[in-house]
Amino acid sequence: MSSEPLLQVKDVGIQFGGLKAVSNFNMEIHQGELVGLIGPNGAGKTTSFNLLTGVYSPTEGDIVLNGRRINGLAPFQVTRLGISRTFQNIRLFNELSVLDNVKVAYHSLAKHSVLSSMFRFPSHFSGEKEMEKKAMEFLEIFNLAQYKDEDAKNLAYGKQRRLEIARALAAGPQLLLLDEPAAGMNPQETKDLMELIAFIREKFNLTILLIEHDMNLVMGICERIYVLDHGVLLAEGTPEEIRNNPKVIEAYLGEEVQNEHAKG
Ligand SMILES: Nc1ncnc2c1ncn2[C@@H]1O[C@H](COP(=O)(O)OP(=O)(O)OP(=O)(O)O)[C@@H](O)[C@H]1O
Repeated sequence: MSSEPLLQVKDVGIQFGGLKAVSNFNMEIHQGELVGLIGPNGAGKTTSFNLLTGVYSPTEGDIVLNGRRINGLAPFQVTRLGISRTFQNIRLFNELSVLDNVKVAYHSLAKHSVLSSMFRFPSHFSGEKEMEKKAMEFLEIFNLAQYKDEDAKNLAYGKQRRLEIARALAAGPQLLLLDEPAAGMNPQETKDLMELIAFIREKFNLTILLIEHDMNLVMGICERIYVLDHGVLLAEGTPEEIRNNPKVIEAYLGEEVQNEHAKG
């Protein structure tokens, strides 16, 4: 493990009116780690992602990426610095093709200038071609290449989730944030997704932080887990430590296990 963490969250908090959605949150993630963020509904997990990606600016504390303070930056700036994400409620461009949904990620980072696009200079064409080639590579990895011309809205739910991850990856992140990637997936799709997450981490040398209620997925692939409850960090540790932590069982895992039984 390198000495300097890729991401440092230092005493971060945010308040909405009278509600402290997150307070005194501390987290360190090192390059290459796969880390889980869990907790009951309303615990502050998505709010934490919104803080990390510039959607919200913390009212307390600092967020540091690669040694650089990033709080207060706009989401597109945070993306350029190396953090990209997916959303709990899928946010694709429904009317665009599957291929264009991935190409959109490149457009925000594209090297060729707006001027060359307007006047269709040769550099525009080579840029566009290069983009298309790269976007297709992502679609191949995510087993979506055959749907490239379909409107995103016509994809089955599990495929839409995969497309969202492909788009987030196309932005070339160092740190990928996945907000409930297995939500709504059946057990086989979840198992395939776990393999895919492990695969892309290796292939793209990624660091991944994921929010997930599916405990098989979290415990199965994460090396460390942070647990939030009512906006406060309740515990941090290996899956084994978290599974056996009485505070976590009381606040969260007991409930999740009951839900699993109810489903089964
Ligand atoms: N923009 C906002 N304005 C006011 N309150 C907010 C805002 N965003 C989040 N909250 C509140 O902050 C708290 C934490 O919400 P958050 O969505 O982060 O929880 P979560 O852990 O992601 O929950 P879930 O598992 O249900 O997605 C909730 O009480 C929520 O209502």
